[in-house]
Amino acid sequence: MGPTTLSVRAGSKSYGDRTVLDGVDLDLRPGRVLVVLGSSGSGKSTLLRLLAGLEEFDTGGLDPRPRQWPTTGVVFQDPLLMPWFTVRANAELGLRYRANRGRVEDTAAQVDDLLRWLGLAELADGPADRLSGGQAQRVAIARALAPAPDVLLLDEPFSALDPVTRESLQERTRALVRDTGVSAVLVTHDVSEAVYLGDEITLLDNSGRLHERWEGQPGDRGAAESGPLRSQLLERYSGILPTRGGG
Ligand SMILES: Nc1ncnc2c1ncn2[C@@H]1O[C@H](COP(=O)(O)OP(=O)(O)OP(=O)(O)O)[C@@H](O)[C@H]1O
Repeated sequence: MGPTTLSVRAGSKSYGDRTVLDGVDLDLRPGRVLVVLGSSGSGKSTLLRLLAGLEEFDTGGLDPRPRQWPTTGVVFQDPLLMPWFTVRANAELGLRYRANRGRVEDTAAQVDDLLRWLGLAELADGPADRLSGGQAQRVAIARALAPAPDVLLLDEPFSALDPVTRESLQERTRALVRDTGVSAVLVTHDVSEAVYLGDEITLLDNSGRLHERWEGQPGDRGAAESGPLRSQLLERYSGILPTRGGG
């Protein structure tokens, strides 16, 4: 299966008496997208915070325990840009922080490459507050990738976009993961998105358990909209969702 960037073994996390993650195992690999499909409140964002090292697992966790936490870039549903900065200055935010610690050289060239890949070169010197939703989210992706993180964490980054913009950004993201070799984790509740982007797909239920691993069919829009994997996932997904009315 190739090398892993990061592995979690038996990772569990609770808040009070609510078990959010229960014995989670996962492996991230370079240039691949792992999709975690789960309903609202199932613990998807909690999992990403744990992978980013912003919180700690109660038991289990990163295995083997690294001397240094893998570097991560995060893209949220909201691009969270600095409106008074230019597009380029927004994309450089993470680099400035790291460069101040003397770890990144030649930042301008890296950011220019990313902006070009994301179709933002002509907007680079303009203000960030005049961007469309899709353009702003592309800047957020550039900002996350600029420091060349080991792991790219995607927290429903496309769900606020219109369908056409969403599809185009899904395609660009897939290409960027391949080209940069970053290990990506996408959390989503959208089954079509999971099939389109996932090299591997897993389901998170509301008791915090991860279910089967499915080998994905990434890059196939037809399969994402109406293929057999989508049908299998939908059936399994509806089977693990909580019954309404607590029954
Ligand atoms: N810091 C916290 N303290 C207490 N409870 C928390 C905390 N963070 C998350 N939770 C609870 O953990 C559960 C999972 O939350 P999380 O935000 O990870 O879900 P999610 O799958 O990302 O949901 P959504 O798709 O709605 O964003 C929820 O019941 C939430 O209330």
